Amino acid sequence: MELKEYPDSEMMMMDLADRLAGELRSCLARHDFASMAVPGGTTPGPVFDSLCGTHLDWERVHVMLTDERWVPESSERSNTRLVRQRLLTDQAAAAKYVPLYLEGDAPEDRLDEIEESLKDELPLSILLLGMGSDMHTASIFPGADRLDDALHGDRLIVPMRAPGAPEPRVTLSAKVLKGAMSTHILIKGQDKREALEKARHLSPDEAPVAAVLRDAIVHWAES
Ligand SMILES: O=C(O)[C@H](O)[C@@H](O)[C@H](O)[C@H](O)COP(=O)(O)O
Repeated sequence: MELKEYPDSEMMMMDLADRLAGELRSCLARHDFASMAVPGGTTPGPVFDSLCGTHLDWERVHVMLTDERWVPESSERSNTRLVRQRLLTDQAAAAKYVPLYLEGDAPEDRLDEIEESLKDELPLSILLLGMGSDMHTASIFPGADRLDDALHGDRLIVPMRAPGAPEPRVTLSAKVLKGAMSTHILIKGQDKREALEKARHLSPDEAPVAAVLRDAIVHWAES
């Protein structure tokens, strides 16, 4: 793991957006397309705001989420809504979006279709993850009902229900996350820094983020 500390979150967001743009460019120079998975939640918005205005061949960029809450796009809780509003806009409006949510009562109803659509996107060229102070990443939560499948199973995508998550979720599995060509984790605040230090000494079963730490660059700013 590499830890990159920034003087403030504004610099972190700009620097990370530049870095992701550089990685996308170099990937597109070598491959037909680049696949990039990004988190939802409250932290990554400013990275999206900066990245979406970057000039690159967005038509060959495939964007997906690392995890999604099982709610329609009209919900404030939808990560798709966040990505559409803040990343898939401006220059990046030309990117292809690969959804993890399809209309349906429960993730299980549409899981096979979602998994099928992911197959051609792997391995991920670029993975950007968030982390909670409970050490979850994507929607792989400690104590979740299908934690074992998500960490150790063969599926690409796993439905999740967890005490810390108000609605059912779907998450890319650890197998997919660990296969990414480049992994960045974006965290802010002292509580998450402490959670990160703790996770470094725990197993993924106790601290799911530990599953992806080895090859990751962690970007941190206190505020
Ligand atoms: O849907 C989600 O909530 C995310 O994809 C999730 O994995 C997120 O990255 C962490 O929970 C951190 O969330 P914050 O950035 O809001 O702290």
